[in-house]
Amino acid sequence: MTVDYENAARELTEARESGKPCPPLRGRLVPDGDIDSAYLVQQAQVRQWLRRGHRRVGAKIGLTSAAVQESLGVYQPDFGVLTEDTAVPDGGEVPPGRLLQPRVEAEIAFVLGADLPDERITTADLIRAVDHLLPAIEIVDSRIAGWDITIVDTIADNASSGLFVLGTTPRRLADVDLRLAGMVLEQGGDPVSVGAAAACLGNPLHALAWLARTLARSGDPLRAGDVVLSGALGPLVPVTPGAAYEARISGLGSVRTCFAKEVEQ
Ligand SMILES: O=C(O)C/C=C/C(=O)C(=O)O
Repeated sequence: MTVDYENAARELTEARESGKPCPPLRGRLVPDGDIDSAYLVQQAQVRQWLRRGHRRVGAKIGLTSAAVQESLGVYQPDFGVLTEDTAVPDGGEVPPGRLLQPRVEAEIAFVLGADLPDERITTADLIRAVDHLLPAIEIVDSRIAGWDITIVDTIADNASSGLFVLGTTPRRLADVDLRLAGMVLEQGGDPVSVGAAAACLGNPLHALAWLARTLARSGDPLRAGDVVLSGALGPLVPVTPGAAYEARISGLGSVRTCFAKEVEQ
């Protein structure tokens, strides 16, 4: 069976909105396992959201750390689109029923001060383009039942993007040792995920460079004002309903969120 990208996108949106996960899409993409086809499904979904009046505010990079790749059996980075309705204020509560099977992870957010239209970007170009950094919690979620995903399932499902929370104290890139920054993610005060920024492709700037080049090549480049989530700095943690999470990243400060008791797993 082949896949109609718009219908596959609608299936994922329906799962997102009904709270009922759908079966994996793999095996329905042509050719089987084709990453470009999976991004076409993702783009069809994003078009549906934009038609409904949502606003693109940036992008997330995923699958950048060995711990996450290992846990999902997926071994290359991917990306998804962030829209304004998926932003949660620092310290804010995720309302019940908003997500299907949430997991939390700590990340670094890059906020860009310049467009990045050229795929031949250098590290110096990238450093100039980053306006500031923020600590972030990404709440990933899969619309695919049981997180039974391959790379094409997660790409089609907007890289399993759910919600994101940004800290509120901006830091300059020059003031942070991006490779060595340590991270601890706590649940109710207990560490549940620890890591370092180097876990993200060796340096989160490498992840940003990968995305900048990939999107420049696609003709839909990163732009000034975009928020880019780097990818996880440590293992993903399944959400416990009613729990509070705080991520602290050295040099970047902290960011927190909590979940209503009734969140369904
Ligand atoms: O891509 C997935 O399905 C899971 C999400 C992973 C990340 O967002 C990440 O590795 O940072």
